[in-house]
Amino acid sequence: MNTPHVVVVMGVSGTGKTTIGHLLAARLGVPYAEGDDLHPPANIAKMSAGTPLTDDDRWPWLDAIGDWAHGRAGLGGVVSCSALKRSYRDRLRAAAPGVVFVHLTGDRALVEGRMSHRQGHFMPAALLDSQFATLQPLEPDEAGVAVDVTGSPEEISGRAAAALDALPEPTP
Ligand SMILES: Nc1ncnc2c1ncn2[C@@H]1O[C@H](COP(=O)(O)OP(=O)(O)OP(=O)(O)O)[C@@H](O)[C@H]1O
Ligand SMILES: O=C(O)[C@H](O)[C@@H](O)[C@H](O)[C@H](O)CO
Repeated sequence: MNTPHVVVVMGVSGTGKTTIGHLLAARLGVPYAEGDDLHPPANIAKMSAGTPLTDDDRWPWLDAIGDWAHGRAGLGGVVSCSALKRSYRDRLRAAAPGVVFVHLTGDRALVEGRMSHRQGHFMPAALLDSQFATLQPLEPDEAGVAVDVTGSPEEISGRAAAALDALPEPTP
């Protein structure tokens, strides 16, 4: 691979996007951006109160993530974003055409267990039902890989890096 990938680490809340995203960025030698930091404050307030976001809540957030990804085109970068629906990923691809996705996949019990041990995060585990209900996995025509989240963060980020390495060159 010559052109560095711009990677969106996607998946439901608690799958490890932040944890794996940091490690993957370090492996690839590119910057990491935390998608949660790009939410409008109203979205954080809504999720903290246990209310799922709507599409209209998510568009401005997706656009902020798309802007960041666009700015890293040709340079490489990793950003976390749940990117649960195909239409959200279409929006990101429209902003940053070469973007590739790493979908972190795990069953509900595993994810809920990890979330229940997490301290000081605004996202309540009660929102997991709506996260899984909203999730539309990557389709065959979408550039990206699915990576299972069993095992240690080092193992998962290693699997993600290897899977990305096997992808064809990104088209800018
Ligand atoms: N492979 C792993 N093994 C054990 N614990 C993990 C692993 N990956 C992540 N965790 C832990 O699980 C919790 C959720 O991980 P993390 O915050 O990275 O997920 P996230 O997808 O970014 O969540 P959110 O979307 O809600 O911000 C954290 O407490 C994290 O330390
Ligand atoms: O799309 C959404 O419902 C949300 O934006 C969330 O998924 C969060 O950003 C994050 O995953 C929680 O920390």
